[in-house]
Amino acid sequence: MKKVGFIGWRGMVGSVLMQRMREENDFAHIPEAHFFTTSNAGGAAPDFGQAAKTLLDANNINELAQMDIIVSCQGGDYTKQVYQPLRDGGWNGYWIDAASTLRMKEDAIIVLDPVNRNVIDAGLANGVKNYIGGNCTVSLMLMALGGLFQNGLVEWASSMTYQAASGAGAKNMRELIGGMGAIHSQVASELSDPASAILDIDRKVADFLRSDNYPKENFGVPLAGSLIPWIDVDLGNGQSKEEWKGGVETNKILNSQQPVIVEGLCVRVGAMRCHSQAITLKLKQNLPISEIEQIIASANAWTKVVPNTKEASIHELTPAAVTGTLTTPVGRIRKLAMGDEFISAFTVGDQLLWGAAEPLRRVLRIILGNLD
Ligand SMILES: NC(=O)C1=CN([C@@H]2O[C@H](COP(=O)(O)OP(=O)(O)OC[C@H]3O[C@@H](n4cnc5c(N)ncnc54)[C@H](OP(=O)(O)O)[C@@H]3O)[C@@H](O)[C@H]2O)C=CC1
Ligand SMILES: N[C@@H](CC(=O)OP(=O)(O)O)C(=O)O
Repeated sequence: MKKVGFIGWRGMVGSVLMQRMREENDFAHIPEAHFFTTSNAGGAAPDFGQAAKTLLDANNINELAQMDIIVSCQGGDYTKQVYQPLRDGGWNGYWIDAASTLRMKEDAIIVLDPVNRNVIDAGLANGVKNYIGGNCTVSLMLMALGGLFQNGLVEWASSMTYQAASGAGAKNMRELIGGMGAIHSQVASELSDPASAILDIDRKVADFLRSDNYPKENFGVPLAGSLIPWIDVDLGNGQSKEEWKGGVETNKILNSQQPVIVEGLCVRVGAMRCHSQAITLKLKQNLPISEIEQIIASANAWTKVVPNTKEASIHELTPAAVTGTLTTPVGRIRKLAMGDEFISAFTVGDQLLWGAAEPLRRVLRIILGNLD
C-alpha cells in the first residue's frame, strides 16, 4: 500500500491528527502521502516531507480512487457525498473516517485499538475495508473503564456527561470564550470594586445571559455561565442521538455477544476540549475496590486511577489538568449505597485526541502493518 490520501487535514480534528502523526513520525511509514481539499485544489500541499506538493481535489472521485488508503476528517456531509460513488466505481481501498456516517454499517468497524484490537485484526483478516473512529464520549469512556467492559464485568452503565465545546466544532469553542469575555465586560467595573454587591453583579449577568446581546450564533443559547442539556439531534423518543450512540457504539466496539446496557444524559458545559463523565456501573459481581482499580489501571497504557480523595480529584481529574494529553484518568471510584455491585466513577479525556484523532492515527499504522 503506497498511497495514502488525507482529507480534512486542516480542520480542527485533522490538525490534531497531523500534529500527532508528526510527533510519532508516522509519515516515515507512508510511502506516498497526498493531501486533498474541498476549497483549494491546485494550491500548495502542507509539507510533511512527502513528495506530492499540490493539493488534490477532494470532490474528484477519479483522484480519490488512486489512493490505497483514504483518511477523512472532513465531516459527515463529505462522507455522504463521496464514499458511495467511490465504492460504486470499484474502489477497494481502506476508508478511515472520523465522521459518524458509516459507523453502524455492517461492513465497518469502529476503531479503538487499546480496547478492540482483536476486532480490528479480525476485520483486516476478513477483508473489512472501512475503519471509523467512534463517538468521542464512547471512546473516552471505554479508554478509561475498558478493563471492566473487556472482562465482561459490567451489567449496565449510566453515563452523565459534561461535554466540551470542541465537540460542537471550532466556531463553538470561539463562541464559548466570547461568551466568557462578554459576561466579564458587563460587570468589569463592579468586579474591580470589592465593596460592590454580589447580587447586583449576579442580576446584571443573568439579564445579559437572557438578552439578545449574548453571543450565541452557534450554540443558539448561552453556554458560558450556563449549560446545555441536549447534544446532537432529537430522536423523538426523549433521547438525544448522542445518548443513543452510548449504547450502540459501546457494544459495537466491544463486539458484545450479550449487549451491555449503556444509558445516560449528555450535557454540554463550558469546558474547551475535554469531555468528563460521571458514570454509575452495576457490576456482575461484588468485587473489592482494590481489585476494581487494578482491573481498570492494567487495561491499557493511558488509563490512570486517581485516588478517591479531594486533593487528588480536584488536581488530577479535571479538564484543566487533562487537556492536550493522552491520559484518560478515572477516579471517584467507590461503592454506592444501592448495593455491593454498584460503583461510581468519574473520568476525563481530551475529545480531540482519544475522542477523535488518535484512534484514526493508530488504525492507519495498523493497516500499514507497523503498530504492534
Ligand atoms: N469536532 C469534534 O469533536 C469531532 C469531529 N468529528 C468529525 O470530524 C469532522 C470535522 O470536524 P472538525 O475538524 O471540527 O471540522 P472543521 O470545521 O474544523 O474542518 C472541516 C473542514 O472545513 C474546511 N475549512 C474551512 N475553513 C477553514 C478554516 N478556517 N480552518 C480550517 N478548516 C477550514 C476544511 O476543509 P478544506 O481544507 O477542504 O477547505 C476543513 O477540513 C466533523 O464533521 C465530524 O464528522 C469526529 C469526532 C469529534
Ligand atoms: N457529538 C460530539 C462530537 C462528535 O463529533 O460526535 P460524533 O463523532 O459522534 O458525531 C460532541 O458534540 O461532543
